[in-house]
Amino acid sequence: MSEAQRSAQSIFAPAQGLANDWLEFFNARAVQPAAAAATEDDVRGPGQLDNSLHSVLTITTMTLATSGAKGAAMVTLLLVAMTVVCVPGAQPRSFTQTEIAQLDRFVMEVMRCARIPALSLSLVSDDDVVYEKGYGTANPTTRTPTTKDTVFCLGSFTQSFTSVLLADLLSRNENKTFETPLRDIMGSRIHLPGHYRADLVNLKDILSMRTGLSNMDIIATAVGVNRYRLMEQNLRFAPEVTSFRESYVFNEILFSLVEEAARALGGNTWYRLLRQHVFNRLGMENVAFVHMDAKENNKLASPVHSLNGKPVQVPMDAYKGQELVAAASSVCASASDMTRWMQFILSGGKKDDSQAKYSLTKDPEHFAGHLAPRDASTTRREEIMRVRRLQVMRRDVLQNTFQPVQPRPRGSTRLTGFSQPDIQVSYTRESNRYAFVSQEGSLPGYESLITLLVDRKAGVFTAFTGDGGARAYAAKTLINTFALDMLLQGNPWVDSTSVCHVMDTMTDMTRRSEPHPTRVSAMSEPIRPLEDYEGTYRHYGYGDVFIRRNGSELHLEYGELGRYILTPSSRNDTFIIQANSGPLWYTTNADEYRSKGPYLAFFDNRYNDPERRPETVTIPFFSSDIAPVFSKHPVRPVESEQEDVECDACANFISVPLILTAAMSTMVVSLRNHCTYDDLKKAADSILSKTKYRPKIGIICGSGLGHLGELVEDRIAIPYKDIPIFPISTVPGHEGKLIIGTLEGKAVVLMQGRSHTYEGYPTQKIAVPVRTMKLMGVEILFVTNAAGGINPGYAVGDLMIIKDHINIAGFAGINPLIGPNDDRFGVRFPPMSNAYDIELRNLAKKLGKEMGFESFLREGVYSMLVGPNFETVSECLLLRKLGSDATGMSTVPEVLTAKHAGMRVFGMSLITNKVVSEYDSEVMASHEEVLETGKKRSEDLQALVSAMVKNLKV
Ligand SMILES: O=P(O)(O)O[C@H]1O[C@H](CO)[C@@H](O)[C@H]1O
Ligand code: HPA
Repeated sequence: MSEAQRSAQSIFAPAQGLANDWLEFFNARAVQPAAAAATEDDVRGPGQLDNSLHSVLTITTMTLATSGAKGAAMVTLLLVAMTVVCVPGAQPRSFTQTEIAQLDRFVMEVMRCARIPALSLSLVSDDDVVYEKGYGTANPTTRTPTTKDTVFCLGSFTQSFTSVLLADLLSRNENKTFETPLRDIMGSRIHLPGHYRADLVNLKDILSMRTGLSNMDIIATAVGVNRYRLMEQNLRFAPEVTSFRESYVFNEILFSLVEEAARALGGNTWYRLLRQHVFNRLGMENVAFVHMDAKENNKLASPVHSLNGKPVQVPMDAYKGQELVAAASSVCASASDMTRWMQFILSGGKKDDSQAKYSLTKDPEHFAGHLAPRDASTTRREEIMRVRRLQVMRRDVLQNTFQPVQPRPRGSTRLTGFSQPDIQVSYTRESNRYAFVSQEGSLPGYESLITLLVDRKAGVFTAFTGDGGARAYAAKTLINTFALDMLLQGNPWVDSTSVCHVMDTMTDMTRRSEPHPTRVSAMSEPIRPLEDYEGTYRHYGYGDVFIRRNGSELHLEYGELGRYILTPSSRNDTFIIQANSGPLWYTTNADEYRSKGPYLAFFDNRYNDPERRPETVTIPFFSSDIAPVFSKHPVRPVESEQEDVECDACANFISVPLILTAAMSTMVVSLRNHCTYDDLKKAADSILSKTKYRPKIGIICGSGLGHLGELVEDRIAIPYKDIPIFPISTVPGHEGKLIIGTLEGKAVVLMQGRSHTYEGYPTQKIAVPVRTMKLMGVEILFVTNAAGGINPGYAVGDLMIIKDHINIAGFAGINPLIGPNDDRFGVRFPPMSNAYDIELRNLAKKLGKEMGFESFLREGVYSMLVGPNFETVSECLLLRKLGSDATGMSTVPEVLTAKHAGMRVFGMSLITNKVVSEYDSEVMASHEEVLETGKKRSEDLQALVSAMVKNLKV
């Protein structure tokens, strides 16, 4: 050992000894390391460790600072990313005996320090199996050694199988994709909270966890809720953590919907389809499902957890509840199965079939597309024809599962990759060198991690039994990292002499990054009699918890399995929860869980009055994000209604019922009113295909102001009714034609007439023409309107350059940008402080002056009310107080949409009438007057707009 190695090693404290019970597990270990000993030079050592570890830990710290509870997973991913990219130009290959010994030693050292009873490993390179091995004892009772065929339950890794199954099912179905709304696949109503979600949610949203709904998985483990009840009753009350499609929010319970979708697409249960379409095809022979047949599988490694430092077997009954989240977490498989899976993924849908013998006559499907042209010499070999690589799934089908939800910003230091994971294996990162795919899984008693370097066709799979948590993350990460480095002939920066110390460091760092547990200590007496806490407490999403006194103890019951004792604590009305019996003991008792601090239940009453009995109980450990509050007198949350009317994504007319209550305003809009980017692009392309012009200037003409269209030369006019996604104008004075040609020599696209919210269009629909213009290439938008003059200094016929607007409609929740944000148009939160471009306003003033318009050219603030009624006197007075100079019923949605999409905007109002601002006035506003003024004064407006167009440098 070199001096550098020695000193680097001394940085770390010695590994801790193992408790006797755990040693027993290891004594029963059947598989010993390969005999060949490694030389000192083979052991890559702490010499390199120092620098690499330093950089890893620096990044780790950064990650933890920003990542919160998901820290451990990110550490894992970053570590793998860090280490696998440092291998320059190495070639995958098989291992020498020395290397095998080195790897074995490393794995067993990790097992020793992480107290892992059974572990399986599989390595694949260039589609070939490099190494498959089991270590330790799979079953301490029968002392069965672990082999490559020992079965481990994989937890969340199941999602990868589900994604591939769905890709395959969808490829057999012409009209359905990952983006088809689920309700169009399942043909039934989906009940989810929030506007739009139920209408829009698709497989991609659920698989990539972008629904924004809180994870209610506890339901699956504890309550005897069946799928029907879950879908009909509970899910609609799932708490919302973020808005729909805003960011990654871990949620597995929604995979119950995915299972139903698979059934609808494949006509069979999810698990049968999975066997049929994936496992059987790949020859994954040892697969079992944790809640069904795993316990009868004699190859299953016993799940083990530690309780008070001793290994305890997790009873298989504990997994009963996995049924509801089966598609997310129930598959168990062996390392040899996972070798096949890795080969399948890395080869783009092929299976290694070199060992199999098929008959051409009996198994023709095995040879489809694989046979050389037949001639006399091939016929004799047909009976034993071997096809080494068999394409079992089309490459493009498989690739669908790797499509990222959103492209990640290049060079971004933000970890958006983790909050917007890819569908299939959840996390894909483009490293400097290799595309990197990784997914880990955990269930009580089981851990797994798969890491694939897709470009290098190299992959490693590790699964083991034992405690989860930070140490398990570190253990599986380090094994995969080490194995990949070896496989690619890199320099592993950690070896068997240092790995335990590294693991300790990583574990500590992860734990430190986790929220600090609340400090409470157990007390013998609560502050009030136990009877005061008794009762049934309800949550509409989670169901009921029952609190009962049992002798001197207080018990909490939740569903079929959840039986907990509540111990009074040093904090008033706060109890420590511990599972007392039954298969769910691990949820609060196991060492891994307890290390996070005591699990608490907080009782409270709405008056915060110690004299009154508690009415609610909050149980944070039921959820990883929003602590559910169960109440004795629950208030049913307001549900957002979904429209029953079936109408197309871009239907032309949809009613907008508006429910306003004192507490909240709820706009009931079917999100199918939202046109997708693709719909809009299609419309834009189709319009452009009809003209040679590529306008950069767009103009929207207000009431009675459409004559500007007549000045457009060499024009074509397309009625809105011929552009299927456009809303049709229904108001007199709005022709409803899209005109394309030139104005003052500049290519323009001009809307002769617009649509308004008061016509019954959801305001999102008003955005459609503007977005279409954007996709046609428009950069500057002119909006004109007829407006009532509020400013007492204004006269009928004045022209008002719009300086700014007040979105009164927006105050009532009417805004075209409401709903999922498509980043291709613009950002979620667009600024509006320079809504009306200052340069364009200055240009208008300059030109207006030159044209002699000074006496009637104004600049002021426009406010939009929805209409269709004209304002009351009091409303006019209010608008005046707010700073409005003119008012109308349009323009603002268009401007918001244009600014969101990055366009420059110029707005101008023709003051067609003066608003009525005296209570005893007999004057009445009318649309006739509006149109009449338009007729008289629109020429000036047209002249000014034309002059501006002429002067623009586009
Ligand atoms: O805003 P534009 O479409 O110009 O029309 C204005 O005139 C109509 C009322 O007379 C309303 O539609 C109002 O918004
Ligand atoms: N009020 C609202 N909208 C209008 C008016 C008005 O007075 N005139 C033209 N559009």
